[in-house]
Amino acid sequence: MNKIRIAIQKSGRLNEDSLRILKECGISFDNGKDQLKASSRNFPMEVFYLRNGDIPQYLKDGVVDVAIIGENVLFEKGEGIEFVERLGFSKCKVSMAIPKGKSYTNYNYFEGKRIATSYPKTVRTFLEKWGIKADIHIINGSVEIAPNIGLADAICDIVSSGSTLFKNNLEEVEVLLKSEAVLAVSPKINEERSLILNKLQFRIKSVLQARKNRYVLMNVPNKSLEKVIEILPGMRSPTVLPLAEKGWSSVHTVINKDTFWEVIDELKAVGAEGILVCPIEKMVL
Ligand SMILES: Nc1ncnc2c1ncn2[C@@H]1O[C@H](COP(=O)(O)OP(=O)(O)OP(=O)(O)O)[C@@H](O)[C@H]1O
Ligand SMILES: O=P(O)(O)OC[C@H]1O[C@H](OP(=O)(O)OP(=O)(O)O)[C@H](O)[C@@H]1O
Ligand SMILES: [Mg+2]
Repeated sequence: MNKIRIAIQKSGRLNEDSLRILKECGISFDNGKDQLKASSRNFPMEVFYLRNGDIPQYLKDGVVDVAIIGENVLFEKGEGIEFVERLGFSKCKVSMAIPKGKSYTNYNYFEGKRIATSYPKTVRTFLEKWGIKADIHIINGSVEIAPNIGLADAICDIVSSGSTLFKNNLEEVEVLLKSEAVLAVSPKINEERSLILNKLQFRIKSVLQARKNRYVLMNVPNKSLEKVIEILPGMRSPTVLPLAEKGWSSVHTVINKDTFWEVIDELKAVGAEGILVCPIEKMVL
């Protein structure tokens, strides 16, 4: 039987969340500690554990059909590879940074400078956009140290919390791109495996929707029902069930976790009580 071949990072920042999302999709397989390839027991899928930086080439060659990879790496090395889903984890930026205290007004700062980076194409694209000429020094890790050891005047690297820049006395001055983990697809995927991809995407969407929402139950005096229903931004309209106690109802609905606290405050203000909030495992729209 045909199986979809998915690449995920063997170890590193993307590994754990990539494994988690596939497991939450109900797909079981071995975790790659001792092997570089695992077959799922309950879904037509083979998992390849690879270096993140090598994955774009595997996608281009059609050695794997899909991959979980950072958008930043796709931009850098994955020309012509599309992604079909943003996965909501490993959010970061690829930014230019310079030593703290230097005066910076705009990109002209980089004219004639030495820039250390692991993302040469991303930097080149930025420099070419503004017609700036600079020297790009490619290094594979610990890029932030380069200005301190006299190797470069500026760097371009991943920024998340900003603490690595801070510790190295650097300041972010330009954000070249924003990134998160995505589900990328090989341009060579065949029709049969595209059908398996559709199934995988359907499951991923249900998991991501569920993560964004909470199931909420509350008791509401009937006289407040109309106001409560007005406040609730449910999937369709909330479920309202009578309580054993006369004059009261139980209201059930789904609320986006980002607007959740504001909505709860409003609900309490109009008389909702005993509010329960539960995680949702899957949400099929
Ligand atoms: N500090 C961070 N915060 C959030 N996401 C990050 C951070 N650092 C890296 N990432 C994201 O995770 C991806 C993998 O980063 P990681 O450092 O684990 O691997 P790598 O060393 O770039 O790759 P390889 O697997 O080839 O060794 C990056 O491409 C980026 O998308
Ligand atoms: O803004 P921050 O939250 O400090 O994150 C940014 C740092 O995280 C990544 O390094 P990582 O820890 O993955 O080490 P690596 O260079 O060995 O990949 C990246 O290369 C930055 O150095
Ligand atoms: Mg890293």
